[in-house]
Amino acid sequence: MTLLPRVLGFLKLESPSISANVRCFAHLSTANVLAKMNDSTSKRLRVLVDMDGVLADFEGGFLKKYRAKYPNEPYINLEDRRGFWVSTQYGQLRSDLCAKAISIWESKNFFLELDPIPGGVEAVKEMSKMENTDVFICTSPIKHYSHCPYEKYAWIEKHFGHEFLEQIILTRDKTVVSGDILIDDKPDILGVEPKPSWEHVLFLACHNKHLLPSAGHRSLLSWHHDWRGLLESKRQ
Ligand SMILES: Cc1cn([C@H]2C[C@H](OP(=O)(O)O)[C@@H](CO)O2)c(=O)[nH]c1=O
Ligand SMILES: [Mg+2]
Repeated sequence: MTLLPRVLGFLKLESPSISANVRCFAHLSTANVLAKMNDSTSKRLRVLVDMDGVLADFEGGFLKKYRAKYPNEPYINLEDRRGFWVSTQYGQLRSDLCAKAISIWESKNFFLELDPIPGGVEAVKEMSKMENTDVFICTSPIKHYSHCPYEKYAWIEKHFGHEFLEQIILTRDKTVVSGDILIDDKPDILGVEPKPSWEHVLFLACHNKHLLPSAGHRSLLSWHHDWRGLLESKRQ
């Protein structure tokens, strides 16, 4: 460990309290010293925030565009939505409506033109400025990739600014992403990792509100509820 004397010397010069810390860790390797000192001064929280249904109003945007494109077809009011997949419920209403529903989110500008969910952009901006907090937007693109991945980036840039593009995680499998908390409206988040590192907090949406008492998750009812308390609970 040729680096250790240099690190210790530097720390001793820099601060008496740091050099006291260093004495406690004198038996450890350089890497361990630095890791421990980091632990003793800060516990960073990594927050993963889902996009559709949490920051961007997928359900509202879908219904508006579906009704405009198919004005004579039956539709499902948001109060009557059940189940995560819109196309499944439309398919149950009438089998050909499944493909009609899919045609809406596969269209150009669908993802780009989604309205923000009230309070979401402000909350994420605020949490990204909090001390010891890293925020990522963790979102799954649809497999029809002509528009969706580009439009998700463009939506983030439009609502959060260019710098926030650094915070995007685009993945079809959120279980392989590490974090302390994942705020997401999908009730079952499954993938190859059976024990994801994050706690899934279910964000209330029209399709999941009837599940809340039995879902076995903590939940966040809206961005006007206590998301700050939720984050604090994960720091302890
Ligand atoms: C097809 C479909 C997709 N989506 C969203 C979820 C994913 O985004 P997100 O991971 O940001 O919630 C994305 C791809 O499935 O579209 C719905 O919310 N409901 C649907 O019925
Ligand atoms: Mg979602």
